[in-house]
Amino acid sequence: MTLKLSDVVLTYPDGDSMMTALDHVELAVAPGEFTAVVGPSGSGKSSLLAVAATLVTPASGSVMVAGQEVSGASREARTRIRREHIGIVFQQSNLLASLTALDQLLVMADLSGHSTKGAASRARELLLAVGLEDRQNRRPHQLSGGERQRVNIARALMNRPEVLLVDEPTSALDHQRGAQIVSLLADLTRREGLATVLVTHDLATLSMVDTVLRMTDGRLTG
Ligand SMILES: Nc1ncnc2c1ncn2[C@@H]1O[C@H](COP(=O)(O)OP(=O)(O)OP(=O)(O)O)[C@@H](O)[C@H]1O
Repeated sequence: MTLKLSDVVLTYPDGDSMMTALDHVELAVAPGEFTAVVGPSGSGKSSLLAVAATLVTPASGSVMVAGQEVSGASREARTRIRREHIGIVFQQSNLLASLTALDQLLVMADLSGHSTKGAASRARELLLAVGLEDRQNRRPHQLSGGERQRVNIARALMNRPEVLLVDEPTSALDHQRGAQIVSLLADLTRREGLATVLVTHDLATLSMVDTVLRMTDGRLTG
C-alpha cells in the first residue's frame, strides 16, 4: 500500500472538552487506485486529507506514506516525506498570478531543490497530459477555471509523487468541466501509478473511481 492509515484518531479542542474529528480511521490506497471520500460537511474529510498529507499529526494511530512511518517523525522528516512523495491539490487554485502555466510547474522543481535538468521536459509532458500544451505561456487570468485547476493538478505531479491528495477540485466548476477534471484524475492515477484520494461532493462523478468511502462523524466506512 502506498498510503496506509491504521486506527487513526484525531481530536480538536472544543470548549472545555475535545471533539473527535477522525474516529479510528482505516484507509489503504494501492498504487494506481483512485479512491473517493464523500460525506456531509463537517464529517472529517478535510481532516483526513490533512493527516494523510502529514500536515496534521493525529492523537494516535499510524500513517504510512510510500513505506515510511510518519507518526513520530520529526517536523523536518515529515516535510521531506511530503515534498518527495505527496502531491496536493486544494479546492481553490492557488497559482501565482505573475507566472505562466509552464513556470508554475518549474517553480516546484526549484523549491524541491532538484536540479532543473529534466524539469522542463517533465513540465511539458504534464501540460500535454492535462491538455494544456497550447496554454503553457498563459498566466492564470488568461486561463479558464477548469484550465487553472488542470495547471494545479499538473503542478502537484511535478516531483513525481506516489500519493495524490485532492480536496474538492470541482466545487468552482460546472458539472461538465467538473466531470472532465475527475476523468483526468482517473487517467493520471492509472498512468502515473498514483495512490489518489479525492474528497468530493459531486456524486455524479463517482462512477469514475475505483473505491468509494463514506465519512460520517469522523468514521470512514466502505
Ligand atoms: N483546526 C480545527 N480546530 C478545531 N476544530 C476543527 C478544526 N478543523 C476542523 N475542525 C472540526 O472538525 C470537524 C471535521 O471538520 P472537517 O473540515 O475535517 O470536515 P469536512 O468533512 O472536510 O467538512 P467540509 O465538507 O465542510 O469541508 C468539524 O466539526 C470541524 O468543525
